[in-house]
Amino acid sequence: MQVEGKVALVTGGAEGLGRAFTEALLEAGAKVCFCDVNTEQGESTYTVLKSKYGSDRVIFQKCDVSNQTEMEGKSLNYLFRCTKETFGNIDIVCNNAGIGGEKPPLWGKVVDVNVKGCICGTLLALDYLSTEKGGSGGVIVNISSAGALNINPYGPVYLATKSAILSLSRSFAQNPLACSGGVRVNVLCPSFAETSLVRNISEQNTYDVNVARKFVEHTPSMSPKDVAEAFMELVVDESKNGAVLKCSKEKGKQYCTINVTYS
Ligand SMILES: NC(=O)C1=CN([C@@H]2O[C@H](COP(=O)(O)OP(=O)(O)OC[C@H]3O[C@@H](n4cnc5c(N)ncnc54)[C@H](O)[C@@H]3O)[C@@H](O)[C@H]2O)C=CC1
Ligand SMILES: CCC(=O)/C=C/C=C\C[C@@H](O)/C=C/C=C/C=C\[C@@H](O)CCCC(=O)O
Repeated sequence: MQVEGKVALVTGGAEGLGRAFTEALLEAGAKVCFCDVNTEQGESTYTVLKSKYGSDRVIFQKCDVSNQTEMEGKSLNYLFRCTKETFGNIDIVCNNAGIGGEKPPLWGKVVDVNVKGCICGTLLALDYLSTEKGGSGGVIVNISSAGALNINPYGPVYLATKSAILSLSRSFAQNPLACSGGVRVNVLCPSFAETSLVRNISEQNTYDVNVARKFVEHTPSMSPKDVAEAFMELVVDESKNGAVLKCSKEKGKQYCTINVTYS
């Protein structure tokens, strides 16, 4: 895919990986709408990106991806509509927004944001991108985790949500709606990257914060820019559909095949 001139939508773009994805897309010549629940950080990031890339190429919208209805303010439905009205089309969608949280009542919000937000964003993307619905085709990249390729006794809810994103994306990639509409669906599984999510690991979002912190300390972390390089490969390479791309500091990018072995 030639990214120059294309239109992208990124959720959770105010900081961390989502900001890196947004900047990589802008750097490649795309127009980008990014959303975030954190208005202050979103506006701050928007100011920086607007001055670097121009107000005609980047917009920020406050949006909580777990908000499924228009009544509650800026929903994902509103975000997609606004992006299309502003830029005329949508070609690339990155469902990135995600949070951690294991203890009640936090875990319900984690499922709402990470799973429902990604499902809603994927369904809307299929609606807006599919050539069978007036779109131009394109690509959806959903953000799972390297952790979803393993187990983590200390973050079972979070990893359940990341595993759900993995299965959702691989399944939609073979779904008639996507295939007949020229839409590719890929999933990125980053290992640790230097972001707030990792820096703010607490008792609230893991069953043993000391074990979690030790694991992070002993696992070399990527920069968000490293992760964005893997993200852009899934966007640009039109041979990639249903791809599961793991990226880590130690081993770089690795495409994964997922088989179930029977004992
Ligand atoms: N940092 C890491 O090591 C890894 C991160 N990931 C995934 O990457 C994605 C981004 O994570 P990070 O950049 O590390 O986190 P982060 O916490 O640094 O950034 C997440 C962004 O999403 C926004 N956000 C949170 N809830 C939202 C909601 N309901 N609606 C809209 N925006 C919302 C936050 O305000 C923030 O700007 C997440 O899905 C996470 O699970 C996956 C593997 C590794
Ligand atoms: C508990 C959720 C939370 O609040 C903090 C999450 C922190 C980072 C995001 C997480 O998605 C990162 C996971 C990284 C895992 C890294 C390595 C292994 O667990 C996977 C190894 C799988 C493989 O190499 O095959």
